[in-house]
Amino acid sequence: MACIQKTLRGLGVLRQLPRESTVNQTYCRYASSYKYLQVDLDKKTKVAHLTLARKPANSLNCDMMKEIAMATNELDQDRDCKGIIINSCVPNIFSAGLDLTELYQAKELFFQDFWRSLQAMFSTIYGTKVVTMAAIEGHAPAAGCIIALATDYRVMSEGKFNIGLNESMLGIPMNFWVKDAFIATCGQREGERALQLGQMFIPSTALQIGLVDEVVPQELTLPTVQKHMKQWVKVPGGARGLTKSLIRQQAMDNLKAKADEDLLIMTRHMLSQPIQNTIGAYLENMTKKSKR
Ligand SMILES: CCCCCCCCCCCC/C=C/CC(=O)SCCNC(=O)CCNC(=O)[C@H](O)C(C)(C)COP(=O)(O)OP(=O)(O)OC[C@H]1O[C@@H](n2cnc3c(N)ncnc32)[C@H](O)[C@@H]1OP(=O)(O)O
Repeated sequence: MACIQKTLRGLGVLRQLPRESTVNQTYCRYASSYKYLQVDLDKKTKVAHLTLARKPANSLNCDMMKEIAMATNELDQDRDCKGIIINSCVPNIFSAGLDLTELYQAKELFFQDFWRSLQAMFSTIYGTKVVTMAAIEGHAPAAGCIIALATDYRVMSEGKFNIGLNESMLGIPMNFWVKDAFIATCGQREGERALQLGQMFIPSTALQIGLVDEVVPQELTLPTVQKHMKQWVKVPGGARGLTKSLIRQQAMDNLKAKADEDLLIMTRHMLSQPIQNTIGAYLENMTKKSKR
């Protein structure tokens, strides 16, 4: 925990977190605290469901990313929480990635806040000592895939869904901590191929390359995650949590040490005219598509 708090402080996010939870000690103690999330902790099983709830596509705006970091941090500190399941209440979409409407023509100060919120969201999920799992019941492109990559176990639904990091295809270079998380999960060879090509994967291929751990029918996705979670939280938390930190510490330290550099590089890229043009064209296509 101290490690997450240090990182969040380094990323300039902790000061935005509430000092203490102001909500009641009830079954759903977190439920009313967030605008874009439902957070329910079952004190009996000690498992929380953190449900992404920003219709129509769970695109990640700056406030939603802050909320995800806050909720994860709060659960991480809660002695009654041993596991967090991240899922979505939007049918067929886990998350559509970053909210492109906020990135388009963003002012520099706003972009900096946005990017720090993305760094914080990732590092809070990646660095928590509690078990984290993703129930991916639909599309998970780009930053949607990043949320899943930050967890300990991923189950995806069968179907015509895509998951992956398509930035190269959009003319945007990958950044170091996303690349590291992908390679840590899928290995160097798959990383070299998938990230250079900006490949998106259907569930069965995502399973083959190790991007997800299991693919099941959609209605079994959440129950399958819940089944695995039940097993994982039985492992003594102290030893498991320390082992997890041991494995992830280096990546956490790297992100903390190079967060400012990442921000500088991404600000330069993302606010550049060519990339802004790409985002503008992408948004126009999405609007045309949904009008059809
Ligand atoms: C282009 C800039 C990329 C920046 C890259 C930076 C790279 C740095 C390194 C990596 C760090 C992490 C960065 C990640 C980058 C991103 O996350 S960029 C976002 C990438 N996301 C996508 O490419 C997905 C776009 N969306 C879709 O492909 C589809 O919407 C879907 C497959 C998710 C769902 O399809 P469908 O069910 O048919 O729904 P739609 O009608 O398409 O969408 C419904 C509704 O949602 C709006 N919407 C969808 N995605 C976004 C989004 N990302 N941002 C904002 N809004 C989105 C869409 O416009 C529709 O709105 P209306 O109903 O028309 O109002």
